[in-house]
Amino acid sequence: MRESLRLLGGEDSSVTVAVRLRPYSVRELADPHVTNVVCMSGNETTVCAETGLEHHFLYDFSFNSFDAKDPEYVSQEQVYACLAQPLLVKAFEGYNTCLFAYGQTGSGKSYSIMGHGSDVGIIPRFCEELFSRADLVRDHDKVKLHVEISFFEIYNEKIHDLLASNSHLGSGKDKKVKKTTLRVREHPTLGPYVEGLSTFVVTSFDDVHGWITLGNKNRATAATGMNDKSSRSHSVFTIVLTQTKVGASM
Ligand SMILES: Nc1ncnc2c1ncn2[C@@H]1O[C@H](COP(=O)(O)OP(=O)(O)OP(=O)(O)O)[C@@H](O)[C@H]1O
Repeated sequence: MRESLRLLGGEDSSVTVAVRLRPYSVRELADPHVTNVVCMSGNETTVCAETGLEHHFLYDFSFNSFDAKDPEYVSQEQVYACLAQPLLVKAFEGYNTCLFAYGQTGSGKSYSIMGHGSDVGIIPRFCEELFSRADLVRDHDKVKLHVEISFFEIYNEKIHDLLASNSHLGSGKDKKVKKTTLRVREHPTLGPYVEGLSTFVVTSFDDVHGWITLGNKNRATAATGMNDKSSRSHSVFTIVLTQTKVGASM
């Protein structure tokens, strides 16, 4: 009998767990010693050790994006539809939702979450659909929508506002000018928050897209070209969606 380690959220769980296999990088392609030891079938991921042992893992989704020519290849659009679209639906129902990507450097977190060039990732797709759904809700349900965003980075244990006017400082030629470091505080009822973090009201996808582009440029890894294993970078993009029935006060 073969046993699989189950890492899925489960039918009754409010957590969905997915794993994604990316293609070889340029460096991996050039290295004759690199071989792919991961294969996927349905929602199962198998890792074949050099010893010949196979380790099986079950997730809610196993996304195979190794080879774009493979009929099983999973695109950015499919990843979005499986993981993020259900969260958008829940957000419009009034639930708090959260999606995060976890993995070692170069594993494909930014590619999946933000995208690369025309391979648009989860956040821009989410924002675009948010505003097209907002138009529908506004027209049909006579609901007023208010959307606010913020974007920060935790880099080497320090929090930087990626949308603040000084967020371009502290990198490149301006290394002597320090970026402001923000602090996490505990609100008695709302819980932890980043003190002094800027938030912006956005009214269209173009609006939010401009902020996303600015924030991505200001990420330390983008600004310094750093991609080393010693640096620790986590970016947090937050959207606050408030819906009010027309006629009611916000
Ligand atoms: N599914 C994919 N399809 C095509 N290319 C990908 C895929 N995932 C990642 N890549 C490419 O692999 C490289 C590393 O990916 P990415 O920068 O997203 O990793 P990361 O996990 O965000 O790394 P870091 O933690 O260092 O920021 C990039 O060049 C990216 O374009």
